[in-house]
Amino acid sequence: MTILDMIAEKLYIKSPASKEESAESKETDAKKGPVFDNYKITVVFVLGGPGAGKGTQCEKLVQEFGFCHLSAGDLLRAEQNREGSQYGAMIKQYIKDGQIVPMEVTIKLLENAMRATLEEGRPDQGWTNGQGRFLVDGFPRKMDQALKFDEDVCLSSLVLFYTTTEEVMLKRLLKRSETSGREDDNEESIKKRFRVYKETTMPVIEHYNKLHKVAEIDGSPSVDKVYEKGAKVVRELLAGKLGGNVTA
Ligand SMILES: Nc1ncnc2c1ncn2[C@@H]1O[C@H](COP(=O)(O)OP(=O)(O)OP(=O)(O)O)[C@@H](O)[C@H]1O
Ligand SMILES: O=c1ccn([C@@H]2O[C@H](COP(=O)(O)O)[C@@H](O)[C@H]2O)c(=O)[nH]1
Repeated sequence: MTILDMIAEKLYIKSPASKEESAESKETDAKKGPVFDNYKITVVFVLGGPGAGKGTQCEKLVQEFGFCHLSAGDLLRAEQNREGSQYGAMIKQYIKDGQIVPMEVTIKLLENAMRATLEEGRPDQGWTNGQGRFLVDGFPRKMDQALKFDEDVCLSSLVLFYTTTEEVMLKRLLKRSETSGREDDNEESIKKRFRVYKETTMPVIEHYNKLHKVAEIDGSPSVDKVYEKGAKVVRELLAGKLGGNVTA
């Protein structure tokens, strides 16, 4: 049994035993489609380098638009610290090395969190009649995650892509390290995260660029200035007026 099979079994993901079964289940999966209907559920991915300001901007977007903010990194850290988790040690090592945790784990955590939020219901705007809106922060970081999530969980509507220089990001993260308690907010881990971002996450941005779903936002100015630009894009998206890539 491989580590991915073990993960799949523990998280209740079907792990095909034979080629025949695999072909069958692929056929069934293809017929099933995504778990959530993108006509009702709006998924906005939030990407950018480590320290670009994704989490900071998400917090503000939640307040204005009533999004549910799901940070993939936070979900992984919670799973890492969950008593009895079989994956705690594995997640810890991946995060320390700035590597991407196998997608089965992250996608299942996201799907579970989305389902729980929808079942719980929310009083905010955008949450009536089975509708919902999610900001998925720091995800997808790798092509396999992007394809799998769009196909099996929910087709995403937009990528908010915050950009700034490595110099700015490093400075912000070292400052954040004074209080964050994050094991990857140190110079060695940060450098590794920068490399993974360039090599593994940039192709994801390219993928969504080709699909005309990217809003690129300069994340260098003040938090409020950056927010204005992101909020304008989101306003247009929710009003059904957004068409194509945007640079703000
Ligand atoms: N526009 C900004 N100007 C100055 N500081 C900022 C700005 N945006 C965020 N920060 C600060 O930079 C640090 C990193 O921001 P944040 O945690 O939002 O980044 P992130 O992209 O979510 O990072 P990570 O991917 O590592 O989780 C925080 O301490 C935050 O307060
Ligand atoms: O889809 C994902 C998202 C994150 N990770 C791991 O978590 C850390 C921290 O992520 P933040 O978004 O900065 O909180 C990241 O470096 C990865 O190691 C992941 O594996 N998959």
